[in-house]
Amino acid sequence: MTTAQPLIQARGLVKRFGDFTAVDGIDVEVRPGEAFGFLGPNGAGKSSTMRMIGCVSPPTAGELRILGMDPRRDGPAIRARLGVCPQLDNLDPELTVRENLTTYARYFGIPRRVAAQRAAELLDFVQLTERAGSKVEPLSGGMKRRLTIARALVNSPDLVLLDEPTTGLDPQARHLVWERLFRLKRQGVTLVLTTHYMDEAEQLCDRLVVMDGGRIVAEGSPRELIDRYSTREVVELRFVVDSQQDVAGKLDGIGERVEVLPDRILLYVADGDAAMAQVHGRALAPASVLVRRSGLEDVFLHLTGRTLVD
Ligand SMILES: Nc1ncnc2c1ncn2[C@@H]1O[C@H](COP(=O)(O)OP(=O)(O)OP(=O)(O)O)[C@@H](O)[C@H]1O
Repeated sequence: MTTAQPLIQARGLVKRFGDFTAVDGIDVEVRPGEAFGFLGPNGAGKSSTMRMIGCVSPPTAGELRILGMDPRRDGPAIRARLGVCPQLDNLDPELTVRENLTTYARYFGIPRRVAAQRAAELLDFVQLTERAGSKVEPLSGGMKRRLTIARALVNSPDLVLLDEPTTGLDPQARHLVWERLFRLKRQGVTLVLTTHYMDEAEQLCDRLVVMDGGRIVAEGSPRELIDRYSTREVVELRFVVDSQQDVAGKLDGIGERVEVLPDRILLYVADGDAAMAQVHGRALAPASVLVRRSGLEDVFLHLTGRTLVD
């Protein structure tokens, strides 16, 4: 197997704002063609990292190479080959949907005819052809996000950065955006994204890092992380009590680990049915029971002691 030159290489990367350290010495490597995720709660340092990678915020310390170049010196050359979809849509409300693409293309020196054709292809790709002539303002949140993604692709970038591409969208709009990202990935486009949505990250990302408090607390493929930090199955129990904590002690010794959340108790076990037999053997009668496979949310809870709920 050949190891291609990484598109992103960070060593000991740091971002400070005054005395506050938002990114605290992280090492990251992103390879061509992969979908790479930064996962973490609000304030973990994901956006700060993305902004350094996007060459809009200089690193305070550490080494960073994007497409083999140094953002401190080669920012414009790097940006020309990046596609960026920022957390907040910054489309031009004065322009039509199509013009948002063609005008952006001009920043990259793309000739008018080529830009027009590229815009048409991209509008088709994000399913906005019918809205090409409309202004941006009346578009739904999901449409705006899709247009922002299309705009990020105008310069046929080597690397696409997406900061929370589906946050704030309703489930259907989220699905549409996510489906487009899958398609890009299948086309071999390298994607780097941040997200709160564990289920999406689990399906889309080849590799990811979990960030907390500016540091990377785990790294691997979704499968590796789940195998390493969780059990095969999880039993979610809800009891009708003042506090789930009142019952938690009675579950000691069932499975590998017990997590007590405000509204439920999670039993980390190899076999959910066997665990339930033990629960019933202790004369406990939960009001609801759900046995499911472990996911990234469980990894996250184990690593940070917190759930990643919006
Ligand atoms: N320009 C800034 N000045 C001061 N502090 C900042 C600045 N930008 C970010 N921070 C702080 O750095 C920390 C990390 O922020 P960052 O936006 O990178 O986190 P995040 O993981 O992307 O979270 P979110 O999902 O909320 O964007 C936060 O505590 C934030 O308040």
